[in-house]
Amino acid sequence: MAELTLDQLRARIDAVDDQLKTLLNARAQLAQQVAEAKLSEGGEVVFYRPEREAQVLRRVQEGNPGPLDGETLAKLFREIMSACLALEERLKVAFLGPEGTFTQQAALKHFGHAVQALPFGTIDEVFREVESGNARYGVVPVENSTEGVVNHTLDSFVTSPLKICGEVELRIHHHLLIGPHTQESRITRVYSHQQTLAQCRQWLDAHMPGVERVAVSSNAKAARHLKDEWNAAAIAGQVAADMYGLTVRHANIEDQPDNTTRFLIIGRQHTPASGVDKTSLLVRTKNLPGALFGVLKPFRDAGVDLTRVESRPSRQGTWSYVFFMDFEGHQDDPAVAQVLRVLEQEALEVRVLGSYPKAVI
Ligand SMILES: O=C(O)C(=O)C[C@]1(C(=O)O)C=C[C@@H](O)C=C1
Repeated sequence: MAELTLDQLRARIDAVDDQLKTLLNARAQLAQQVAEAKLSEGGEVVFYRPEREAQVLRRVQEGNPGPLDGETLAKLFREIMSACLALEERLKVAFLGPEGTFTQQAALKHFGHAVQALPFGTIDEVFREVESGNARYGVVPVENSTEGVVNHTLDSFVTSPLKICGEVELRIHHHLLIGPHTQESRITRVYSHQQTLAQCRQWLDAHMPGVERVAVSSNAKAARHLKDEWNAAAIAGQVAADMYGLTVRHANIEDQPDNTTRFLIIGRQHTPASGVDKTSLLVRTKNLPGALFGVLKPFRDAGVDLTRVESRPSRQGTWSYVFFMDFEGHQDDPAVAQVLRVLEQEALEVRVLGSYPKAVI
């Protein structure tokens, strides 16, 4: 067959785009009908269904003939579903701000761009917004592969009734940013969040030994500082650089190349099983020797895969502890239900913080 000319190829692309347009609108109409079906069920209507979204994203990646790779397809479908969900309800999602933080990036990665993402200054405020119903969901960081857990997030679950309904993972790249009037040789201070400064410690020791490191409450705030200071630099991500019109002087300066942060989606709903799920648990133990062994053993006995255990002071009497445990499986799985039954006899308190789909993209 003779090769097609550029014009002929473009005419074919136009024809495919017309089909895509028809199909996307057909999908959107079905989502509108889904919304009506949910409304007719009565009760408190929940439009956002994390388990279904995870299934859709996994399904588009299965048996994908290419040439687009599975992750690229999933990201496109992420946005299509986000737009369809916005026809059902435009979600308000609170995130740990200000604008330009990695948490904002995580929120958009998880929900797509059709939600209304609202920045809040502290993790407490994000929890409060969701608890009060002002926002439907919240996004908060929970652990970093270099720096460990975000204690504040874990501690918030001790008193909050909120549930975890999802997780997002983000590869974190840090850049040294400067403003338009700054000469690198004149820099006397570098601003960033304390965790970011820690994640770039070796690079800073090697490349900016005499420069003062100033910890501020977020990387985005650090970037904002450069508006008024010419002898300063900030360490933050690309989103903050774009947002504040800064130049990336040195890219990817994080000490660990696979630096990843995990974020949690918090809400008020129970999430049914998606097929590939995780569960987070809070366990308060009696202050007795062997208490930790007692809460770990049921997992081994039932063959349930623990992925993380953190201990925190319980804030209820000295030397009593709460354990935060993550494991594979959903609370409705028989093996997990068995573990929970045993733990309830063993511990003072056992609370499922949520069963939720494992991050897909
Ligand atoms: O299946 C549903 O419950 C829908 O509302 C449809 C849909 C989608 O676009 O596929 C949209 C939003 C939900 O979070 C999950 C899926």
